[in-house]
Amino acid sequence: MTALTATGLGKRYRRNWVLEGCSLSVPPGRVVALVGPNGAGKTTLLHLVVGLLEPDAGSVAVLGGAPGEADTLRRIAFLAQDKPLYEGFSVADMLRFGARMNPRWDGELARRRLAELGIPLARKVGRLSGGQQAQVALSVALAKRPDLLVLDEPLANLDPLARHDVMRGLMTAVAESGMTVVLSSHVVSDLEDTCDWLVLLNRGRIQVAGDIEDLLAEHRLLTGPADLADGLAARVDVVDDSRTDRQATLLVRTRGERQPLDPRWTTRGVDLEELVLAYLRRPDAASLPRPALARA
Ligand SMILES: Nc1ncnc2c1ncn2[C@@H]1O[C@H](COP(=O)(O)OP(=O)(O)OP(=O)(O)O)[C@@H](O)[C@H]1O
Repeated sequence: MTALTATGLGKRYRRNWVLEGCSLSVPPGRVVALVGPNGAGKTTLLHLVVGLLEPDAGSVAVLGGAPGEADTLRRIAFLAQDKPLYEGFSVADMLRFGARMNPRWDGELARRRLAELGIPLARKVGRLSGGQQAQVALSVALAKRPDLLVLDEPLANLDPLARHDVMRGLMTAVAESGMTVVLSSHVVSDLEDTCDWLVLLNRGRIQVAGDIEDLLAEHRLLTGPADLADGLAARVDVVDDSRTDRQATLLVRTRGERQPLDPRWTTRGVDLEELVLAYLRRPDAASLPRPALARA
């Protein structure tokens, strides 16, 4: 069973399709980075996943069921972009509220986390720092003991230290529970150490989806004389291509095969940020596991 499956998923507002033909399949236990520029459709996709929106085309299945079903909803925790906290509540009030709303509630987990972080239960949420508020929201989401945790920009507006702390807390929880996590972010470098699955959304379409280790292994950055670039580009899949008069730099997808290269090319691996930026610069390039499905 997959944790998340979308098939030809689409959403429109009036006549404007903001998501189209999105197909993906995420195995359970993965930590998914949902990445894309402003307006790409990340929030829309997450809202479809958690049942806040209905698709206008295709379908989505979550934990084997439909997103809006009561049984599925009990197993999902969603942290919206605008942190769903009540500023006039104390932290303890938030926990009491969570306990009332959630049958699988683990208050002890939330209290232990907050104590470790030094966040006082008696403090009003509105008087906590942005980083502390993010930690309270995450603690509430984790205390729900979800099988799928969906976080929309959990790191927005946090300083680098708070971002690091939130991600570390999240990773500890993932290691302890084995849940599936989907989180959207603009800051790819925050995700590199923690996420193991990438979904790159661009202009409402999924451009790249798959296991990050596999994706990194099959992409290379080649640098060499500009006059050799056209010949090489005819033989390999070029994702991104930048040239000066004398030098060409090509980010290519190798698909596993090892073709002999002219020794004047130097080659190296890419990191996640380079890979994401290369695809974003070329919206027509795609790296999808099953092209037939992706076109559905
Ligand atoms: N309720 C709505 N009515 C009309 N258009 C909408 C609505 N919600 C979103 N959109 C449009 O859908 C597109 C995708 O928006 P969405 O918020 O899903 O993108 P995003 O990738 O999350 O962006 P960001 O990174 O800026 O949060 C945008 O063009 C947005 O203007």
